[in-house]
Amino acid sequence: MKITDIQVKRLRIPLKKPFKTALRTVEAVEDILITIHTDTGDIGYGEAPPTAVITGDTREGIEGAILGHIKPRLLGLPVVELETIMERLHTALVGNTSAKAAVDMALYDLFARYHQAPLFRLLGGARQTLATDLTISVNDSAEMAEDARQAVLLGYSTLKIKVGKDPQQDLKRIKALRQTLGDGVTLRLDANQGWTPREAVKLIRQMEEADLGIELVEQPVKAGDLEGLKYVTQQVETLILADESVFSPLDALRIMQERAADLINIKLMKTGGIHQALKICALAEIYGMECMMGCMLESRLSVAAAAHVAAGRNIITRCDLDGPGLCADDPWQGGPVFDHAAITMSKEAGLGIVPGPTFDQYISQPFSSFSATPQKKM
Ligand SMILES: C[C@H](N)C(=O)N[C@H](CCC(=O)O)C(=O)O
Ligand SMILES: [Mg+2]
Repeated sequence: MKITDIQVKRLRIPLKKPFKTALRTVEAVEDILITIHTDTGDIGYGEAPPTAVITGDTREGIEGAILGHIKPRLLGLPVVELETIMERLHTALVGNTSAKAAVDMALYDLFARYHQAPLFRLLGGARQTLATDLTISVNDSAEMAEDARQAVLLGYSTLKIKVGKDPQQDLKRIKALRQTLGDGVTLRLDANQGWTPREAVKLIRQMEEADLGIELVEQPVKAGDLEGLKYVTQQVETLILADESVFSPLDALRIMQERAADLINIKLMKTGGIHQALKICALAEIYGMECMMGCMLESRLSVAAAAHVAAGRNIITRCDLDGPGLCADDPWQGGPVFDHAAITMSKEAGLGIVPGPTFDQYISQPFSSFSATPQKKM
């Protein structure tokens, strides 16, 4: 099974309602979709969201990285030599983790199809079912309480509440939410870097004193402020989860060695795909630090790739894989079943996912084209 072509398209799926965080407001998933074609006729699928405010990746950048830099290095290679291919993928250019993630997951899709196994089985096969939370966007208290109430009616027992947009309002909003929901719902908060270290400590302590039962707080402070993150982690009882502070295995290692956070949120779009995500899992096992598997605004394709990793490895004890639950439609068929909070892995080989009946209505071609001329090593 040799790689004969890599093609890029654009995928646009409206969200059920605007997604609002401390960093941005978005109304649709607008991702890059790739297909890797082989001489056996097998096709591997991959997806990357242009989350510029977190990864620095834009749609044009992802397309350019894949078609201009990665594709020329991979054409002609046998998929079964995954280790060699991964080395070529990750040395094609620095950064560009979303582009690498799309290609990486399409390669793992093909690799597992070649071995006729669902990918999560090849990654360790830890479990067949997962539970995800649902994200509640930051809005006024009444709207957040109503969104949370609706989510609980759909069967979600864990909600990830976006905070950090206006820190003065955060305590009030969380108190109102807890009052609406009662004690039976697990609440995790994601500040998306919106607090200063002092603000974070003050707010989290106030929440502890008010007995609001917060399971964890994700990325309270700026991504690059590891000292601030460590300060918050040391000053509060509540678990602190590092998200934007951890892209690579090296970032994760630093956090673990410093104990700058209690938990790590692994996202394929930050690591550059499954190959690097597995290295964070291995480090986390060594340090005994549990991980969350997270996602950006992604359709069921790339969230399924993340679900395969989460179902493969025991060290991933929490999932924030709500991309499909936020989308107004699912253009895919096959693969892991997302039934609101419940994710059930399926038996098909690879990621298990292929385009479904409504696929074409969400697809367009990129505006620009790039040469795929192989580059010479200087
Ligand atoms: C969608 C997921 N639940 C989530 O909240 N991810 C965000 C970043 C998403 C984005 O802005 O596209 C996070 O964990 O910070
Ligand atoms: Mg986050």
